[in-house]
Amino acid sequence: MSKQVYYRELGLANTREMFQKAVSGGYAIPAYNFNNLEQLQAIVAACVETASPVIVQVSKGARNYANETMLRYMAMGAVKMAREMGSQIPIALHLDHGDSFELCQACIESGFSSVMIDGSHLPYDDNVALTRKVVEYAHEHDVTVEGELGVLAGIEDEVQAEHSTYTKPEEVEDFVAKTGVDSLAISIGTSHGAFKFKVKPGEEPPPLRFDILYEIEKRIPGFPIVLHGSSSVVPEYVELINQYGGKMEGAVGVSEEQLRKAAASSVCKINIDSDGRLAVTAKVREYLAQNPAEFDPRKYLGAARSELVRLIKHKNKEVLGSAGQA
Ligand SMILES: O=C(CO)COP(=O)(O)O
Ligand SMILES: O=C[C@H](O)COP(=O)(O)O
Ligand SMILES: [Zn+2]
Ligand SMILES: [Zn+2]
Repeated sequence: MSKQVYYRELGLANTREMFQKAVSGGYAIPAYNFNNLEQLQAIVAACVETASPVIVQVSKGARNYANETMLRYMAMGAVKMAREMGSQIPIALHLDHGDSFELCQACIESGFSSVMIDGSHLPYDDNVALTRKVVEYAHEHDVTVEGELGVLAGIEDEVQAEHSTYTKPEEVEDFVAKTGVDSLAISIGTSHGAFKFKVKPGEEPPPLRFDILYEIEKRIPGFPIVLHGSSSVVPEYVELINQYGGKMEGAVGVSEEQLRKAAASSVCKINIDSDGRLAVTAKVREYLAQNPAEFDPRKYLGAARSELVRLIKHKNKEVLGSAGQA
């Protein structure tokens, strides 16, 4: 059946078992993006301390920034670090927003245990065909695949209501059956980045479209659902950034309450990148403002890394519910 399973040599796990447990347990697996050493150290330390399964994910941007070979060996190092800490938490290495069969294939052959093929911008039948092709190849190597239906809206797209970008519940059964994907990313109002909603000062952002999520759940009961764009855009970080010379007025994200509600449903993977970026920027700005003579990067990056550990522990324990589940 299986051809070579490359990721086993790196000590990684695919997402199949993680998702089964998360869906039945009413929690979500955190998927944290990483581009550098300090981020990955913080993810491992925090997930080991909270005994949380974890997905570490790499975007195309991360591959360009850090070098794909370097990232792969960093992930292997992350597994070794966790084991040396005496922890057996499952760690998956996932390609975030893969945009071609060739990229997914290259990642599978270089040790990724999970890939996303994001055909959500394509016409439906093309999305099905591309996703199906990736699934066939990935499953030969016991790699799990995330597909996507519906387009994550930017704040500007949201206002042009002629064609809704939300996932159409009536398409999900057909998509899952035809492609054989292991999980499905959907669009219910989240978006990437630090400016997710346009709100006036003091106003709450609009709630996510739980009606669409529950309709999808009804059609594919127990099937693992993924939420992208799920940073809370932690207000304390935005305030620190603005206090120390930054300019991020109006930055706003998805509330923790909404994420808790999502994690309790069949949403079993929650993607968080921006909150980590904000934590690092806030702490580096603060550190350098308070220590103007310091020039050792270990000092300000160390401060940033400590904050990342705190943030990730908080997410695992208080928001996603993945703490203690490994
Ligand atoms: O979806 C994401 C990565 O794929 C990250 O979303 P955020 O920008 O909300 O952190
Ligand atoms: O979905 C996007 C992720 O946050 C990765 O972003 P990036 O492409 O800037 O690395
Ligand atoms: Zn997408
Ligand atoms: Zn995303």
